[in-house]
Amino acid sequence: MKTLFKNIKELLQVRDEHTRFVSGKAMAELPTIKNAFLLVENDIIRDFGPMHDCPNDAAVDQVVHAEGKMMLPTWCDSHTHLVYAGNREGEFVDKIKGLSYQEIAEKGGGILNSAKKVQAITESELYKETKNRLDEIIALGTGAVEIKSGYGLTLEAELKMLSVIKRLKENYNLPIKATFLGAHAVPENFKNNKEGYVDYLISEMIPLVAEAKLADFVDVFCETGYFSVEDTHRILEAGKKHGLSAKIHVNQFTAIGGVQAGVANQALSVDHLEEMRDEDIEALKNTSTMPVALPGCSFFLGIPYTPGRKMIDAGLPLAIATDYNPGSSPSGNMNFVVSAACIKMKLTPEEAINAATINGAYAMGLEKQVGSITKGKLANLILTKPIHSYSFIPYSFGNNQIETVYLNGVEVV
Ligand SMILES: N=CN[C@@H](CCC(=O)O)C(=O)O
Ligand SMILES: [Zn+2]
Repeated sequence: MKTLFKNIKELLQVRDEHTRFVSGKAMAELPTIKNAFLLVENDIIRDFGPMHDCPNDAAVDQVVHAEGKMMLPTWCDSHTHLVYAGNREGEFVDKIKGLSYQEIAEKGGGILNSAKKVQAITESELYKETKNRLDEIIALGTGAVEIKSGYGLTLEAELKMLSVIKRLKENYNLPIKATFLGAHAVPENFKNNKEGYVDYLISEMIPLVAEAKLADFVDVFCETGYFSVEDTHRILEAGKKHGLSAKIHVNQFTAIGGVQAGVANQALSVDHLEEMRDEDIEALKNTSTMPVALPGCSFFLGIPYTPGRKMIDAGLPLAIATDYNPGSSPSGNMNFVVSAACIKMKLTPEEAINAATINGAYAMGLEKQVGSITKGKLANLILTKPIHSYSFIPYSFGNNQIETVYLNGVEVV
């Protein structure tokens, strides 16, 4: 099956296969072709270029006329907690009335509140809830996603969450990566015995999860009141021993050395980074660890935004993701994340689109499959409505400029 897209007003993010991610000044460059064609063969991008090189209609099965529209790779959302049960609107109201994230957690809300709900629900109910969220984000242009466990906090409930992710991998036609986040919070039954829980994670849970091939990555919430830098080192080393590379939560509320722990353990990404010291920025230079900002969380909790401008000016790469979860970012809308990165973190549209595509793909180890318009990559594509320029996507925040989403060359929305 061959599909030819013709007269695309502008084809964005065209790259050769050697681009792993972009950093510093290179983030300001978004390679594009105006008045372009793109040829998809089955599920793969076969060819693209200016219209004067366009193949003949007779050589293809289907022609899509894209006059006035932009085409770009689907968003790569490298940090989500898509598997959860119910919601936490009650805490939302508490927050409006002035309670902080930490105060809500101390009152029995927060991660432990979601853990109770996940422990109580059946796997098939949990699958149904999660599937709805996945359908929702695909419709918003996401074509590759990372999903974490971490709202189970018992072996049984963590396996339930990971099994849901496994079923999504089997039933959906987009790249999905699973992350084991048993170290999200200390569960009730280990209250006042965090060491005991970390030992249990290392000796029981990580080996079992890895053996069952239920996770691609291991994660830790390295934060004051949750898991220390020392705990983080121990858990990441255990993950590495069992073939799980690291993607970790660091510097959300306090900077305690989590970035350095991630870099020392060759983490694929360090995520959140709302509180960044100069030494944290230094530690990320010339490493293969991708910093990931989550502006939806900053927006929702009213905490600082990751200093993305400063980090890019210092030569670092940056990815952006939704952090879709019930407590700190109940939205999986990457279009909003791209807008917020521009409006609040002062990224240019080019930088924000790079952060949400090629760099997001790298932050999931998927840079060879998705994240750019590259021959041989998956035909996971966004076709916009007719718009004046690509800057209109972040500019028109809260609106949806997407007309059609293609996964593996097939129209799904
Ligand atoms: N910070 C840790 N974990 C989630 C939020 C968890 C929750 O509040 O349910 C996050 O990435 O923001
Ligand atoms: Zn998170």
